[in-house]
Amino acid sequence: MLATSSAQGYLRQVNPAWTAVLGWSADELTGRPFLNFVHPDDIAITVRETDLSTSGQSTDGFCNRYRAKDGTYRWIEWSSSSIHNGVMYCSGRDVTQRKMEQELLVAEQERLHVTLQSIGDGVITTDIDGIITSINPMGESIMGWSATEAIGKPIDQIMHLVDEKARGTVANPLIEALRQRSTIKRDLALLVRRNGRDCAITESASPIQRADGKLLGGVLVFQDVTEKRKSEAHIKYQATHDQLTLLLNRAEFERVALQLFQDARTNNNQHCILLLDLDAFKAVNDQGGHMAGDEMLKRISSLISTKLRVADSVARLGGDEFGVLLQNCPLHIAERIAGQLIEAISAYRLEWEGHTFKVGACIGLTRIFNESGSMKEIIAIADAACYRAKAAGKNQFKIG
Ligand SMILES: Nc1nc2c(ncn2[C@@H]2O[C@H](COP(=O)(O)OP(=O)(O)OP(=O)(O)O)[C@@H](O)[C@H]2O)c(=O)[nH]1
Repeated sequence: MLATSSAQGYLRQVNPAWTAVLGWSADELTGRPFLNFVHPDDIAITVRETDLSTSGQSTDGFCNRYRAKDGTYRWIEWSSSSIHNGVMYCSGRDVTQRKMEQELLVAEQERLHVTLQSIGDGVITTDIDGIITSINPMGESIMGWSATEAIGKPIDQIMHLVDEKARGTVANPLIEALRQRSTIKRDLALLVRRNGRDCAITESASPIQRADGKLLGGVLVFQDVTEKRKSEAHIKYQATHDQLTLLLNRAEFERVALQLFQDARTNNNQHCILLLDLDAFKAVNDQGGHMAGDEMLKRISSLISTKLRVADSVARLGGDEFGVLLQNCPLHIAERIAGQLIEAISAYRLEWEGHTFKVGACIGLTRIFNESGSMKEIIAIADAACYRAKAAGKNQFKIG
């Protein structure tokens, strides 16, 4: 677009490109101040640029908006203007499309920036060598490092991840994702924060690649799931434990028993099961009240637990019945343990509101080995043995 104007800013001549771009005919433009066509927001800057130009300074790359005949505005970029004998010479071109694309890009970047600032996930980006290039506020808060401190450092140095169980250092998934050029998701690592405290996180790391496959860097998205893990663990504990005694409950006991049963079948190992029923427990309730009975159940539970190895399991199956699973235990050892349990329980005295209470115990004992029938049959055998012990005069065990 070429034009001449007077020093006062009146258009004198315009070439056909003006009509093509703005829709005005040459007659509609000439003789009128060009500022009449400039977008109101661009008038001040246009006046300034015009002053620069008339004083002989370059205005290359200056853009302003001109009103087209249909009422819309077009962006014009001015590449040169000069003044000669009171006549200003200008040349420009329509850059509306480019401007719109730039605005879209800026809006997109702004949206992305706002999203990253406000989302509840930690987001870290790195270059292809795993050097941090950005970290959002949630990432700063989870890790305890500010963006200014973290940017420019290797991600390994800032983000110390350890294995939840063994606590050995684990490789950062982002480094793996960059190496493998694929997304890596993990949810078992612990992040050791800057202050040394652990935080359970889930992570998803992906390489950032251009459409042609060229690697540009990586992005790691992670969440602090410490509270979620705690509540999951709490729910699991509630579902598998007896609330009064905190021993395993019946369902969990049966699950562990089944595991041992399968192990005996597959690996030819031998385990033992003990079903224990307190003797004369009802009297504690009747004479001391239900709370005394509860206390007795809790104390007996601890007593049983102290007599077992860590690998063994003890459960309250209901009322005053308990179950014990002795892992990898030959029968003669199980007999000895059954005898010790009976001895310890019958020797125990509960002091409650000035009264002393005692109970006894009967145990039915049997093996879980490769020739055992079903788990149901094994329990029935132990149950019947316990019944026989009761019938034989209490405070004793029988083998089934
Ligand atoms: N305090 C308390 N008592 C319970 C609980 N669950 C069951 N019981 C009571 O435990 C008693 C169990 O009954 P029994 O096994 O027949 O009582 P026992 O006196 O030990 O009988 P024997 O086994 O024949 O010696 C009943 O009185 C139940 O009410 C509980 O959670 N707390």
